[in-house]
Amino acid sequence: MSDTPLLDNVISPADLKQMSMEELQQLNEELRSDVVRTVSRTGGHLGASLGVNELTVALHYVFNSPDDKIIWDVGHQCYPHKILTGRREKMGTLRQGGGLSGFTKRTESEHDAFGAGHSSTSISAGLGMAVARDLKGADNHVIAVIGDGSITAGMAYEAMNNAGALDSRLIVILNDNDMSIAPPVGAMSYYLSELLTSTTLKSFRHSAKDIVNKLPSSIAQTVKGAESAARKMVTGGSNIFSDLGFYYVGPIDGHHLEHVVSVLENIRDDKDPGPVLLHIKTQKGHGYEPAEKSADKYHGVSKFDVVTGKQEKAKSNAPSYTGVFAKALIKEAEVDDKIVGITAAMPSGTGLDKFGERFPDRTFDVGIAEQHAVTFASGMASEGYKPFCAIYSTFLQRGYDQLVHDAVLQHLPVRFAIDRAGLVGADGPTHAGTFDISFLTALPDIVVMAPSDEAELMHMVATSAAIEDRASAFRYPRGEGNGVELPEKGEILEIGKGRVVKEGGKVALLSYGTRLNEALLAAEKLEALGLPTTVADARFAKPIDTELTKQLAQNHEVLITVEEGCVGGFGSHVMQYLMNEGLLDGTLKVRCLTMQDAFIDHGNVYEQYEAAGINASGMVNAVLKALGRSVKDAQHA
Ligand SMILES: Cc1ncc(C[n+]2csc(CCOP(=O)(O)OP(=O)(O)O)c2C)c(N)n1
Ligand SMILES: CC(=O)[C@@H](O)[C@H](O)COP(=O)(O)O
Ligand SMILES: [Mg+2]
Repeated sequence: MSDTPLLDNVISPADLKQMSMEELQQLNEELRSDVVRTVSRTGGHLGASLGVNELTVALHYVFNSPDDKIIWDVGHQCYPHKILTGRREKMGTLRQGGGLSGFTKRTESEHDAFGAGHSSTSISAGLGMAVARDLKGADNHVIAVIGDGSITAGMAYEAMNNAGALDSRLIVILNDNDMSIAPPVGAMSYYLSELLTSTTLKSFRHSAKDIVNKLPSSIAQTVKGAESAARKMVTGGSNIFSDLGFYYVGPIDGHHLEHVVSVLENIRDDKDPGPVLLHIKTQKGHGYEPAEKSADKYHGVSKFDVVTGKQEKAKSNAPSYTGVFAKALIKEAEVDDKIVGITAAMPSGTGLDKFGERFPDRTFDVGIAEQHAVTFASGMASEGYKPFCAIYSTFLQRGYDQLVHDAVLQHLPVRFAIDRAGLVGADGPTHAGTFDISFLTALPDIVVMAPSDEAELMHMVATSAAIEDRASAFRYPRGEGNGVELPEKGEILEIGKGRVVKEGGKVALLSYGTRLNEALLAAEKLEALGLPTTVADARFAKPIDTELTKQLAQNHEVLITVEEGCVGGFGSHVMQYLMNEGLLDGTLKVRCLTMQDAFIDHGNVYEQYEAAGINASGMVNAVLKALGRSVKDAQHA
């Protein structure tokens, strides 16, 4: 045991190579403490990172990153990897503007072989890299690390199906901690538990023997191609992975550093072709008691006290949109037994955990399976049920074809409750809800809404519940609402009708979604500059309120649309309507405020909106610019 901290001397993975096992053990402990200490100051995805501490040390000891490609699925467990790959000094900037990303990111380090944030991409990406390597005639290793939650998603099976039929050498490590964000669900999860409990954990000697005894190279040469059955016969094992054509190794204790190192060395040195799957059993939050003992294993934490594990609570002045959605849905479901709630592995994030407590039989967590969630909801809708599919905007991207083909095209009244719409702050571009307005409003025959506050959200839940002849969607942001008074129950809104919130004269601000408050602030500033301003709440992006739009266009000199989404969204629809109706007569100045046409890096969400120019000062600036007045006027107002 060295008295001097070993981690201080690790600048790159090369610094691990000469270490003895004893030193590696010490480094492993130092690394774990470092992760806990850093995340206690920044917040972030702690539990998953702690669970792969040993695996990370072993991978960087055995393999040669960046030549060997290590791919972390989701990327939320990559903090130990970041520390060992030269980013220790910057860990204090994790998830903050200008600082390190909370996920793997190719532009951040050559050791981040593949960027992530969304789950279940690692095996596909790894197989692509492995096949590219073979085509190039190179001999580096490719290792995909995927969790038991992430391996339930369809993409993982598409990739394994492909990999099992190829002779490309790919190492998949299944990090099985029996946790997703919530406890994992579904038959695959039972299957993995069964696989772990029915098989005793193997020591490295046993695992090494398995590897050495498997397909001899000579046989391998003769059974190239679709030889999964042959592989299974030779290895003798049979489980879903070996049936798919992988050499299954394990399960082994993923916290036994020496075993993990030895098994990885064996896998590395084995020259047989084809994919290998190493199954390791780990514990989410391992080695930090407060995490181990908590129900969510400290999946995502705010800043916390290292000694007690107590997390900082953000001061909240108002209920969150998620919480209001859950309450509104429960209210609707109390009087309508056809309402069901569907989540894709995000029960707490979407508020469906609350709905599930009240209606356990009407709540469905389908696992990390957004595509399936949408088609499953469509099936239920076709049988007269009223499914509310609560999915984060960014994850709904996964289910877009299903949304188009299975729900909207068939006029099935699936209700999409789209959470985390707009910028999300620390998670950054992989998680920002940027595109849903555009991709939804491109479709015919769907109702697309966005509330300007929590009360409006309740109305939209009620409106969605009442729409029986087509799909509908409403989007709302991460975080708390405005603290407005909430009605006992939501009211059904007239489809395609917005509302004027404040009458002005010269300028009109037409807001879609929760920028309405900022629009009201902007209006105050503009009035102070002598520009009477009308503020309207669009409520609907599909269909847009043409009457309101026409009236705003005809009675104002400047019309600004505002939305928390990308270019090509609500504003574009307004613009197209105005153009086609001949309402752009040369005197009207229309400007569309959207997010920038760029992926916006992680950071503080208020600063992100500031940078995008979709806050009060951005609106004032846009108006002044349209009128040819100096923006400095605004600063003095
Ligand atoms: C497509 C997609 N859907 C949902 C999520 C949200 N999500 C992030 S991590 C996670 C759980 C992953 O579980 P697992 O792979 O077992 O990793 P662990 O956290 O247990 O280490 C989920 C559902 C996501 N990142 N991507
Ligand atoms: C890694 C991941 O995808 C989730 O943990 C995500 O970070 C959750 O985001 P919220 O905190 O907005 O629920
Ligand atoms: Mg897991």
